[in-house]
Amino acid sequence: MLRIENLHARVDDKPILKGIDLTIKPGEVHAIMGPNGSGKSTLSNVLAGRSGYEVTEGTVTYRGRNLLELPPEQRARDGVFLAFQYPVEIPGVSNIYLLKAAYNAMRRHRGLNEVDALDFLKLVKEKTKIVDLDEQFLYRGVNEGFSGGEKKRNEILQMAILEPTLCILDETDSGLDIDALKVVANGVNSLRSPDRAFILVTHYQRLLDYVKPDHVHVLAHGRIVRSGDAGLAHELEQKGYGWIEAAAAGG
Ligand SMILES: Nc1ncnc2c1ncn2[C@@H]1O[C@H](COP(=O)(O)OP(=O)(O)OP(=O)(O)O)[C@@H](O)[C@H]1O
Repeated sequence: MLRIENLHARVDDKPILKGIDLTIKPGEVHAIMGPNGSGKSTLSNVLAGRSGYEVTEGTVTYRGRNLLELPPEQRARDGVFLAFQYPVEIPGVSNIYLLKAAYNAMRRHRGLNEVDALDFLKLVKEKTKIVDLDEQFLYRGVNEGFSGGEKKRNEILQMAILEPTLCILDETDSGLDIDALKVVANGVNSLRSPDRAFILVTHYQRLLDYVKPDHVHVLAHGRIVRSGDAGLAHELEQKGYGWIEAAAAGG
């Protein structure tokens, strides 16, 4: 589904990603961990096509196409979804308006009819239950005045409605209380399917107690320096990152 080869990217002339290789198959969940500043968000943003990043080398192939040549909105319509580390507020645009516009844009792209307001309301009410968000959040400005946890739930609501193919969650678990963490994890688990893949950027093993990853990767200094199974996350929890960084530098 996704093949990243020798990906290099920089921000403001500063090299951040320095040769990422990663292959993700449909149905898989890959966790990406790593020290602060190692490039995890940069990788997520480059895949989603966020502006401000310059890819200087390497390729990204998504479902057989060169992902990097597509504008961000095209990537989104093709099923790439990024749940932001810091979800943005859009005052004056109601949550339900944005959700409906995005949902119908995705349907048009797939050659389907747009849904009307009533049918969409039915769908969205169904999905709010998955994330345990009160319906009043649908009528507020997007993320406007939402608490940190509510914003993260709202990201999962967007994901549940858009049903993307490649879901990238950038620290969606940070700042969540234990109940919200379970809600977010349930949202991810309810969307797991053989034709959908996840990249979970996280600092915490605890998310991975609820969402079992197929692969865990450690990103350090812009490279994946270690990959393993779920056991690697437990090892990191106990030992930190120093030993892997030292081994990578030595090798
Ligand atoms: N717009 C920018 N301008 C300058 N430097 C940037 C910019 N965006 C990212 N960087 C730098 O790129 C490096 C990688 O940042 P990134 O956010 O990808 O790391 P991260 O692994 O997600 O970190 P964290 O775990 O702290 O969220 C950092 O040193 C950061 O300061």
